[in-house]
Amino acid sequence: MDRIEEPAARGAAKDAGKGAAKGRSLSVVPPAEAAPATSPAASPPPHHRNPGTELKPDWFETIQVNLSAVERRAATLGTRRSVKKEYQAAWLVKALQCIDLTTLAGDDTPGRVRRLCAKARRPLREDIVEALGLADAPPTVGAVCVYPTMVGPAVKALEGSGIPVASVATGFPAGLTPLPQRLAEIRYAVEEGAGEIDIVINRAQVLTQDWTRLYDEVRAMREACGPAHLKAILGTGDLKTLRNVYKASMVAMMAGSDFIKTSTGKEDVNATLPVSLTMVRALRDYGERTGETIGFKPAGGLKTAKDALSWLILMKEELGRRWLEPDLFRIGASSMLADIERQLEHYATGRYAAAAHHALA
Ligand SMILES: O=C[C@H](O)COP(=O)(O)O
Repeated sequence: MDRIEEPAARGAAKDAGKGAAKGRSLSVVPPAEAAPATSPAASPPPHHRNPGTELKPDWFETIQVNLSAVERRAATLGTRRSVKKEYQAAWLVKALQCIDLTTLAGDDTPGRVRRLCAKARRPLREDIVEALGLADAPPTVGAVCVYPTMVGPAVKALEGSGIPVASVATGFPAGLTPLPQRLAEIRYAVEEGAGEIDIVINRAQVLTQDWTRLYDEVRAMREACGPAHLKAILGTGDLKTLRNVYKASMVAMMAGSDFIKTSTGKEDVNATLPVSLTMVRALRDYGERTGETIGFKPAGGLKTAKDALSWLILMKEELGRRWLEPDLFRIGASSMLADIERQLEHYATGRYAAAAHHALA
């Protein structure tokens, strides 16, 4: 495609808020198409790696992005849809299963990482899990995301849980250290046991439209990842235009990224719906050309259950139900889980506990 326009309403999520039960049913397993399945057992196996393609500038060079159409579409996503009651609970459990529970702070310690991992294993209080009818298969988060030197403690703390450890790498967050060091950092994190590597691209290469260098670097990073999945952080707040966001998304996927991710959480502007819409359209276009399914990860500044619902609706509307599973969708967040837990507690008990009663995260 060479233009991003507002599509005709697809109605894919129209079903989301309909027919919610009047009485409080505490099972959050809703009718088939109404909301995402919530049992971890329902998650499909991890999708195969994206082999990438050669660099094909003709797939993106003439792209035009209609900014007002993108903004209009993004604005209506949150308003046209309302997800109520037990459907909302099911969507929130799904969001929780897609969270990359993150700590990326200068004062991270192994102790903090271990506490985060305990929360990743049991993100919801036991009484809430029981009230939701999920005691047989309590949900866990999608992954724990940390700095490379914290991978070791995280891997140890998550042993036997099946929860992967994701490591940022390549001079996060700026990505401006020399390439050999960036590649060595990836190899270090993989050796420590990271199953997923969140690399940052060099934004200067986008701003100077140096697609060959960007492609070659991400290719080399993918090589360095070995079996670990590669998520490419575009740092979209630095990229100036949505056309650049589209182009950088395409080059990252051509170079073999398994996921494209919006932001580091450290830019002035992080995940937004218009940027995310542009990226998922690129992802869809890439899929139509190659048959590959690529994952998407919005990250940075996402804090509320409402944010989670907005992005789940975006995925379902634009890409379909398949992109509501953690192998193709993650939310990178250091402080969203507490609000999701709070909303689920309210659903289950009819009241809110004080925020201090929920573990931070
Ligand atoms: O990759 C994840 C982000 O760094 C998280 O950003 P956040 O701290 O704003 O949630």
